[in-house]
This record gives sequence, structure tokens and C-alpha cells, in this order.
Amino acid sequence: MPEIADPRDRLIVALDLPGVPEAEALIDRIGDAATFYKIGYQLGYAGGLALAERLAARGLKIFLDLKLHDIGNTVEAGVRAASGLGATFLTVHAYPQTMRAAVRGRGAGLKILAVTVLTSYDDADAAEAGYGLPVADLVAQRAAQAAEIGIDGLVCSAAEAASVRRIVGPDRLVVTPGIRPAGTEAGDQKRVMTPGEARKAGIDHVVVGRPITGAADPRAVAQAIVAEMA
Ligand SMILES: O=C(O)c1cc(=O)[nH]c(=O)n1[C@@H]1O[C@H](COP(=O)(O)O)[C@@H](O)[C@H]1O
Repeated sequence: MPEIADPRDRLIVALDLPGVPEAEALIDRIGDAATFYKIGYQLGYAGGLALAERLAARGLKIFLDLKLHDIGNTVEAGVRAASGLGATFLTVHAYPQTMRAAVRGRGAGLKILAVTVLTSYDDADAAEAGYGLPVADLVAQRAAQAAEIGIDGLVCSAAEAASVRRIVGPDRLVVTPGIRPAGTEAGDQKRVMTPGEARKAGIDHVVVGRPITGAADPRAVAQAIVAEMA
């Protein structure tokens, strides 16, 4: 678990918003309460990649959540191209071929996170998708493969964070979405924990979207989440 000097860096705010103006307005409202932002499909396909470059140039940390998964050549070239955007993290799905390609394409300064099993999945969803293992076992298998391949960090739910930490050791990152402050709606997330529980389970970073983007006072919610993990 690499040392995190600024406790705000533990919180990654998911900018799941329709466009750049909405994202910039949210970042302004949050102010210095957050230092790390995630840009995924929704904003990425609506000008978010250029925004990522601008935010990185301003000193904010950026998680590019592109969840790449394709033939090795395409993943390697895609990761290489994304390495120029100034982001700190980039996601790929945790398939061995995909992870090996991402490691080949990784440039200096960009860390690759492998998404083990999406936090919206439970055992029934995994079975429906054709997997013969319960979610916890599938996460463990993928975490072991990711460590062997040299991936920088794992995305899993906080429910698996402690076992993933045991598997990958202290030097790889454990990043957990599916985080819900007490009393907030789970929505489509099925494997959820509070920020404090996640911290106790040994995570490096939590990813939080709707509890912040949908809040009346997003700055206050971001501050409360950071405080809960201190
Ligand atoms: O890779 C991710 O960030 C991710 C992986 C995962 O297993 N589950 C998951 O929710 N995410 C992302 O984390 C964010 C969670 O958002 P909220 O559910 O609104 O807090 C979304 O942007 C998801 O795309």
C-alpha cells in the first residue's frame, strides 16, 4: 500500500456527467475538497479526454476509466496513445491477454488498473455471464493473474479488498468503487461498503460518483468522505 501523503487523494470523484460544462461546474463547487477525478465513458465521449489533459495540466490527478478490452495489439496501441494525456490511472478489464498488452503499452507515469469483477455483479450475474465461479473466487483469480503480469493496481469492491490485498501484496494499489456513505442509495451497485469500512479493509482509493454528483452540497459530501477515511 503506497503511502498517501494528502488524505484527499484517497477519494476519486467520478465525473459521470453529460458534458464538460457540467463537469467544470462540479469541480468548481468542490474546490480544494478533492484532488482526484475519474473520467469514464459518458464524459470521455463528450469532450472529456481534452478536459482530462487540461485538469492534469492544472495539477489535478486524473483516472481515465476507459475499461479497455480488445485484441492485444489494439489494447497495447490504445494504452500507448492514452499515455500522452497526463493521467495517473487507466483501467482495462482483468483478462490476462488484455493485461499483458496494457503492460506492454504503458508509458512512464501512467498506472494500469485492472477491473476484476464489476461491483454491479453478484454471483447470479456472474453465472448469467457464463462464469463458473462465485464473484469472490473470480476476483481472487484475476487479482493473482494481474500481480503475476505486473499490473499496477486492482479495481474490486471493498468486500474483496482485504483478500485482494493479501493476494497482491503491499505494493499494488487496491481501488474500490461501490462506495456508499451510510444512508445513501445503492442504485445499481450490488457489492457496497461505506468509506470507513473500505478504509479499514485496506484500500488505497475509493471511487465515488452519484453520492457526490447528485448531492445538494457536493463539497461537503467530499469532505465528509475524506474525513471518514482519515
Ligand atoms: O472502474 C470503475 O471505476 C468501476 C468499476 C466497478 O467495478 N464498478 C464501478 O462502479 N466503477 C465505476 O465507479 C463509479 C461508481 O459510481 P457511483 O455508483 O455513482 O458511485 C462509476 O463511474 C463506475 O463506472
